[in-house]
Amino acid sequence: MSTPLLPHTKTVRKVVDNEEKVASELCSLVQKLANYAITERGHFKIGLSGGSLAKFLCGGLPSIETSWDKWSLFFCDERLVPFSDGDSTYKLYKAGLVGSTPLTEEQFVVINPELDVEEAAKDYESKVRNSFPDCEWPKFDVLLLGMGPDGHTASLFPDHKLLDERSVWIAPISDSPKPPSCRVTMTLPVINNARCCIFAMAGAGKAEMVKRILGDGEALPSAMVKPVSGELYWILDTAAASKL
Ligand SMILES: O=C1O[C@H](COP(=O)(O)O)[C@@H](O)[C@H](O)[C@H]1O
Repeated sequence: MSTPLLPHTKTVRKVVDNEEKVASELCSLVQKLANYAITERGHFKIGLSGGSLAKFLCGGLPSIETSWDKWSLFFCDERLVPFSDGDSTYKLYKAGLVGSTPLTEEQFVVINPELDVEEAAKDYESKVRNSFPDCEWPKFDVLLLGMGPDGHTASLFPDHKLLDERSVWIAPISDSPKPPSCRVTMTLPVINNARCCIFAMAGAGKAEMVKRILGDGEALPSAMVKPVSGELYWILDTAAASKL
């Protein structure tokens, strides 16, 4: 067994100059983690988020060097809209990564937007379970997370009952405060069982919430991400870190 890339249960905060450097820092970290996972376990299982994170990844991942055929890509959350809709997170990644990298559509484990939200969550959970057989909770190699201006992450919103969900891997939400209202999301036990969680964000618009979470330690959803035996990264630009 080779030496682990990084010691477990550690939090790393990295502040870089600007949005471009957030993207390059994030993509180079993903490359290291992917290649380590592939060497150790033969595959790489990554969870993606939407919003600004998709822009960072679609810009930077096409330049990394990795065994792309060993990747499986999941979604930390997804909006229940057709794949042709501008709100679909899968649409962003398909447009940004299929064609510009050797990744194929089949490597993405997607929700079925034709189902109602309860059924879509169950269907997506069964797809995730197929990739993680015989375990109580799945162990993703990396979950990439964004943070909304209200402190939400994935589709886990402040004061929402889903923050208390401890029985299912994937939950439906039909009253998302941020449109679209119907989504599916990984639950906190799944997120916190990952080998590594990475938040990446840029811009002054994130600064107040970054301060409330990393500075003041307020109990908001993004602050509840604490991998139990994994690593936690916050990659910020100077604008996002300006109130720390
Ligand atoms: O709605 C969502 O928002 C968050 C944050 O997005 P951002 O554009 O403010 O970075 C995102 O992480 C999540 O996946 C998405 O569904």
